[in-house]
Amino acid sequence: MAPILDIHVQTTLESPGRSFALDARFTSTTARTALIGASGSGKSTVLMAIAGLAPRVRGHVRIAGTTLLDTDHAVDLPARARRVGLVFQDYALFPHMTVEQNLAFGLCRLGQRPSEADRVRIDVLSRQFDLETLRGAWPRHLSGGQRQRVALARALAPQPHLLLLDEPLSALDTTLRIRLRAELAEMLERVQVPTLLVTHDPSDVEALAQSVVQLDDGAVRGPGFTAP
Ligand SMILES: Nc1ncnc2c1ncn2[C@@H]1O[C@H](COP(=O)(O)OP(=O)(O)OP(=O)(O)O)[C@@H](O)[C@H]1O
Repeated sequence: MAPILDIHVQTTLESPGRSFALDARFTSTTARTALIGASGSGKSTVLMAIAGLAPRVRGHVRIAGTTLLDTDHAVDLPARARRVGLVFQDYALFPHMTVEQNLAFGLCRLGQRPSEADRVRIDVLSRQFDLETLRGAWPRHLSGGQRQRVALARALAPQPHLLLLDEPLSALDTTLRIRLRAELAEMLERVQVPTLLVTHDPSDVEALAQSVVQLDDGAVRGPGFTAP
């Protein structure tokens, strides 16, 4: 059976006087994988490369047997066609859009109104993520936990094949982080979408991931471990 994640991404980031070479290769057979490593080791760049948002990436990205990138065979799907959901540390909700509009954003083509099917999907997600009473609310009026639920629901709206979470809990204070970690674990269990999670926090790894990949200066070191 194909691994859930089969990744080899190579790119060089360059700015005047500085360059960073990424050459990260790993596979994972678990539904939820943590990507760890020191600050600057290339974790976010790996996520961007998988999502199709990093420049000049070579290598391959296969998710449960589906190829998103294979530069040896001239396959390089654009970001929108990759069906990868992204959630950032600050959740990156659109401040000028209501909760419902944020959810619709991932579904509709730019400038188009949601179709009937989109509306049904938004209804389902609003129920699933307990957002029904918040559909008309603005992001600035939401709590940290509510924002996290909107960001996850928005990322999952187009039914992605893969969810990428970039330090989704690190902006929160300790009390909220503990509560939201438990909620996130429960949500990930429920939605059953393969997930790659960047984190610095061993408690996140323990609660949210079943295997670990460690990056060191742009490369994967060692085989990582798979939780029993
Ligand atoms: N345009 C660029 N030119 C040169 N180097 C860059 C450029 N953009 C990013 N980098 C460098 O690439 C490296 C990897 O960055 P990345 O954000 O992927 O690291 P990270 O592991 O996610 O870090 P953190 O944990 O601090 O978020 C860093 O050393 C960063 O300074």
